[in-house]
Amino acid sequence: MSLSIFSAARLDSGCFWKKGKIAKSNMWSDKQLLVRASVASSPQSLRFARKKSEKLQKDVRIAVLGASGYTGSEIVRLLANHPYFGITLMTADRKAGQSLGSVFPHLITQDLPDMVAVKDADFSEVDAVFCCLPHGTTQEIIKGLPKNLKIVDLSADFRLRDILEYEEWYGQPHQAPELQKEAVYGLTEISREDIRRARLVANPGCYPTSIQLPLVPLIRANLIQSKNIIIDAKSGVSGAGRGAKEANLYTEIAEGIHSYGITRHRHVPEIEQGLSEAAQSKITVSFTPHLMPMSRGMQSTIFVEMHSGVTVDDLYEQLKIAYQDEEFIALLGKGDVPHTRHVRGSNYCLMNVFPDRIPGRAILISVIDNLVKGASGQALQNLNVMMGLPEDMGLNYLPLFP
Ligand SMILES: NC(=O)C1=CN([C@@H]2O[C@H](COP(=O)(O)OP(=O)(O)OC[C@H]3O[C@@H](n4cnc5c(N)ncnc54)[C@H](OP(=O)(O)O)[C@@H]3O)[C@@H](O)[C@H]2O)C=CC1
Ligand SMILES: CC(=O)N[C@@H](CCC(=O)OP(=O)(O)O)C(=O)O
Repeated sequence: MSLSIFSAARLDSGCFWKKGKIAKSNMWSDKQLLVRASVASSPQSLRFARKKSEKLQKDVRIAVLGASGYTGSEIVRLLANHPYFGITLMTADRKAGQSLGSVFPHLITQDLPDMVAVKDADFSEVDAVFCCLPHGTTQEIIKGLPKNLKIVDLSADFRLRDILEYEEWYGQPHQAPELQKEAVYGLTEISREDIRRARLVANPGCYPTSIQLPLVPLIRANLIQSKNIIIDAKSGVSGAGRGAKEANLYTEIAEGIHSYGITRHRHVPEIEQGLSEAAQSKITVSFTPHLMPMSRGMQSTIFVEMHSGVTVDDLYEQLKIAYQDEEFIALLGKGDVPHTRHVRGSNYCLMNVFPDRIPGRAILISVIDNLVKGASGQALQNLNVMMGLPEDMGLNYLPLFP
């Protein structure tokens, strides 16, 4: 469904947009249906009314490719709260033919189609796609999709503008160079205007999201030096996906941490691409990721050198200016430390900046939930932007704490 038809349809039904926020007129009339049902009748009729109201409201038909994985199922969880996006198609590979509720019992209450193999998927009842598949396979699959679909791809396949760099870091030639030219890199707060016009958005990786959000405004404002940026990052295990791997067994992960991908993690070129664009000159970084014994969460601790005469207060003020109107980015009070446990299950990024003991240096800390702001939440934020909807639709989840 094109946006203009979509908007017109919603206008017909009585809702309208005002200053980027939704103004409620009779758009929640189906919610009134729910209230009537709850006053007058049994839990069954309430359940029926709820399903009916969902079907009435959900105008944009969504396919989730890879719904049986962690990011795919997280999209499904978030969409349960979205007033306009309704799922009409879900795919899986090994789990094709199964219901999502049988694969993820926490989603059993949702009224969803069974998952099918991608080769059997019918896209005729689909307007937009969240593609939550492994890199490598994704390019081939997206290449074969109808060209009218809006797509947010969560894999790394369309993130690197230079396909030779893709080949170098991902170990195989790019299979869809024409689509790569069309793709827009979707770090929402940084590239919102380009995302608005995009058909295919490459959703950023989780590490690059947590790293670019604090660094880009400071680099753009020329407050920090482009050399000697050192990034120490830590991820929860869900970052590695749900597929069974020996390295991700409980015994290999619990009661300790370890670094991996030292100097050669495939997010290096993605991080450097974003920072170099912000600086308009080549930036190279030292990046070391670590695996933490937790399911979700990501922290990036970033050591930077300030330009001569710049203070940590200047960095703080610049971040404040950059993000003061951003719903999902929160700069903490001076001296307060961001915790991953304070963003769990939410689309928020918390950040702060601290003076180092070494004069002229500063330490940035940012935290996100790798599955939400680092993947599915940002993907939904991007599709909202692509559809001209308020960016926070379906994303108003406060963090789950404790
Ligand atoms: N996990 C995270 O925190 C983040 C992940 N990403 C990226 O998002 C994508 C999905 O990640 P995640 O959800 O964690 O991965 P999972 O391993 O949890 O899920 C992968 C999904 O893809 C399906 N699949 C696997 N191989 C194929 C194939 N050859 N053809 C069709 N479908 C296939 C799987 O189906 P089945 O289970 O039925 O076999 C499953 O639904 C990846 O590219 C990942 O790098 C990006 C940011 C963060
Ligand atoms: C803990 C863990 O293994 N994390 C993954 C990154 C997850 C992610 O963002 O990967 P994509 O670039 O594929 O989207 C890794 O280090 O490869």
